Amino acid sequence: MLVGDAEPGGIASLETLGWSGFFADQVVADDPGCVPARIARVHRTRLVALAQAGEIELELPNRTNTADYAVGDWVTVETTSRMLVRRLDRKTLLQRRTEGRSAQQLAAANVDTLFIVTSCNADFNPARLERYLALANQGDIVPVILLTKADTADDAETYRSQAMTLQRGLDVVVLDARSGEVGKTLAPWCGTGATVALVGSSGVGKSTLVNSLAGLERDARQKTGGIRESDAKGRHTTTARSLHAIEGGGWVIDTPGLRTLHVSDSAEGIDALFSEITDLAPQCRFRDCTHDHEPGCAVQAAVRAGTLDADRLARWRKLTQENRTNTPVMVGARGNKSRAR
Ligand SMILES: Nc1nc2c(ncn2[C@@H]2O[C@H](COP(=O)(O)OP(=O)(O)OP(=O)(O)O)[C@@H](O)[C@H]2O)c(=O)[nH]1
Ligand SMILES: [Zn+2]
Repeated sequence: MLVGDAEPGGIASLETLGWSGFFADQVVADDPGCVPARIARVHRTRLVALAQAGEIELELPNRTNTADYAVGDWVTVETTSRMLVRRLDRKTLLQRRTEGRSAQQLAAANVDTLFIVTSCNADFNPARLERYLALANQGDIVPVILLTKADTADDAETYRSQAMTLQRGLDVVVLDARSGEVGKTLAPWCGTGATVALVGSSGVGKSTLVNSLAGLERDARQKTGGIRESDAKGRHTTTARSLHAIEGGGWVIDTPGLRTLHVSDSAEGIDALFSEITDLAPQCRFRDCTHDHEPGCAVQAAVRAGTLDADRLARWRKLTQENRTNTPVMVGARGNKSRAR
């Protein structure tokens, strides 16, 4: 079967897969005989993509480093050979820094909305949510906070109002991740072609949400969600699917890398997140005011006046410092300048 041929079980249109003018503009003068495909799984030595015709395993040119590709990437593929030709520029990119290494690990590409998942219980932690918000802002991705386990909490609304103070205009959704209503509740962010990703601590309900969105029962997911593969040494491993179709439209990306994101290179994202502090800074006497001990500090004045929460200022300081120590030198703002091939 040629990659370009439609087949039953294929995808209705490229738009359904998330294709848009942003990507189409990049292939206007592209070589004939190529079709676009979207990366669905990244392995150490293999890439699996979804083309309009269905799932394909890509042939890779010599010296391809699969770590340069992220789930959600758009690539062009030569139809007859299934050879990967090139990657298209990314609309958005989420990357993670691996502990003790300076290189970034790509977690997901071309995500429109980041669902930041926490539950209405002790997991709720403003500082951690702010880290995820900074990452989303930095990557030009719309953040939405999902508060799960509303069914087990008497004070779900208290959590909602707390979450809403974390960033201006932030959408916060309170829900039971196991409910049949999840698809309907999250439909505004999951239209045809939309791509969402989930982040959050262990046990907050990410897998449950993916199952609910993809319309899979737990048993069905265990049957279809894990794929047995042999690695280079012939060992059998079960690899989780990473790009799931959402019932009713859209795609949800769920990769192990996304589950352990750290903040780095998020200075602009942090500014957007703490806009009430950023907005006051020009009124400080010193241009490089750290809002700590300086005289004439408008931010400290707001804390004294009770219009700015002192804890929030402390979290801003911690996150800003952490970002400064973590930020590596070479990262593209929109993800197109990352490591050269
Ligand atoms: N009552 C209730 N239970 C939930 C809800 N969301 C998740 N759970 C339960 O919480 C447990 C953990 O949910 P998971 O979906 O596995 O959590 P996860 O975020 O995927 O966890 P990791 O795989 O460790 O990252 C499961 O037993 C779920 O059934 C919810 O909204 N309400
Ligand atoms: Zn100041």
